[in-house]
Amino acid sequence: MTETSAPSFTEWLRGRSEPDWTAVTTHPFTDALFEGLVPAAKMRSYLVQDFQFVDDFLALLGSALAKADRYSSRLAIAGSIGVVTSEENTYFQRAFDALGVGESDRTSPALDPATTAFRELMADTNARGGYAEVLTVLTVAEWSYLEWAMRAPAAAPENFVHAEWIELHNNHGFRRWVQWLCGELDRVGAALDERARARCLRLFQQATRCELDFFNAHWD
Ligand SMILES: Cc1ncc(CO)c(N)n1
Repeated sequence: MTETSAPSFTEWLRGRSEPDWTAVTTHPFTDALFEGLVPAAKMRSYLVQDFQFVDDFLALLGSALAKADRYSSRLAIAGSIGVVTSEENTYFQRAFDALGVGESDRTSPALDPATTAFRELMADTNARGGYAEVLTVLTVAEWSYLEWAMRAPAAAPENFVHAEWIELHNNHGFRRWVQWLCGELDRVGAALDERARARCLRLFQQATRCELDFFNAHWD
């Protein structure tokens, strides 16, 4: 009989975050996105809110950069900061142009409650968490986005606003980044005591719930 090996820390975190995890990664918003069928008004409100999410997410990446325990980890995190501030940022600007998003909605839109909740979770983790906690929240955001985007069929939707949002989250570099994040959280998690692991689990579950609420806020 073959023995099944113990799940990694990240697999354990994900498994304990069901059914929300699967609800995020198979969300009807993403199915509609694959077909190019998210109505423009919904895509617009989603991206306007997501740009605000990305602001705090970038701050959280900076927090990880500062809190990392070794140079090679800082290099990996810096690479991701490079992507968020270049390819991903220009995508937002081009998408906002295409969707007719005005200046105030780009810089200071009224925040949806789901956006506020997620921003607060990230700000708290940045202020109070150690490297493991920061990695936990980053991992939920990136891994859940990789998982839904990997379900995309080969044929991309015609509209670049839809197509490139998928492509940003299922390309080779993004896959490697998510693999790195999971491996890093497994490494750091192995050194944690039980209380710290429980703190990470709570954060993983909260962040997964935030992801679900975020999609639900732009879908009915
Ligand atoms: C809400 C949300 N979660 C995760 C990502 C990917 O970082 C994103 N762009 N937006």
